Amino acid sequence: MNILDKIVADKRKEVDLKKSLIPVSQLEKSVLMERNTVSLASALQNSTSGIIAEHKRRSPSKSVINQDLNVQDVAKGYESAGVCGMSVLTDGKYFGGSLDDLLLARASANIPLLRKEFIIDEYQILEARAHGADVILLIAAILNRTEIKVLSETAKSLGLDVLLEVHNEEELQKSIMPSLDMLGVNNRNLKTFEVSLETSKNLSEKIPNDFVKVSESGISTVEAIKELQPYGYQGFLIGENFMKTNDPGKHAKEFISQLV
Ligand SMILES: O=C(O)c1ccccc1NCC(=O)[C@H](O)[C@H](O)COP(=O)(O)O
Repeated sequence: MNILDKIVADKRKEVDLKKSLIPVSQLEKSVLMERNTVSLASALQNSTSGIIAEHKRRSPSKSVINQDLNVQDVAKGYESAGVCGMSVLTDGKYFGGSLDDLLLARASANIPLLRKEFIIDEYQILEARAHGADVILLIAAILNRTEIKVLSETAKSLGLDVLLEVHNEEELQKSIMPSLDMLGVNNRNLKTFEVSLETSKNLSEKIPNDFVKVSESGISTVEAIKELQPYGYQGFLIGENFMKTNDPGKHAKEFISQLV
């Protein structure tokens, strides 16, 4: 079983359990359901840096990245650095995140927030909205076309942007539809965990111009971003490179200062 299969199998059990404990009616009562969401896609289109900075404590590819920071400080740091948005990993078992992290990031910073999660059920989209997200991630490798359509349309009906992530051309071709805002190319091979910016470069011309292009994973230098920009990428999702430092916001600021 590959890592994504394992994560998804665990996620199905987790979502079933949560649905039995916290009904949809309770999520719908969150005051955050009334909040006006902010578009990450628009923020990226109007930016010269396009940084989406991630809160990531650990991962299957790196085990521990940083367990010493608190999400409020990270969110405030990213906001003052001028990032376009923040990605908050909410998976507990593999990434050490939680929905509380999303809630605390929401309370700490006024920037678009992406719920970074393995979404397989509409319930998780409502959870995202109720905990302050502006954007959800859908991963083409774990969903079929019908599921992508249903989940993305649910997100749009709740005022959320949708970032659809692909690893190859097959995933891209099965996924293209109008209910997506951004197409993310993940540079990490989930079988070997190797990262290669060539994945983003090779897929770029296959992505229709209607979508904001985002390059994800393994971006550790300003030069890498400058290399990807001519391929039409306007968004750059960076996790480990910022989170491995003791001040991710400061590091993000240094990056951005070299891109504006
Ligand atoms: O990061 C992993 O090891 C990983 C393993 C399996 C599924 C997803 C994984 N990462 C999620 C992400 O998409 C990254 O956290 C994000 O793109 C940032 O990547 P990086 O800048 O390389 O930390």
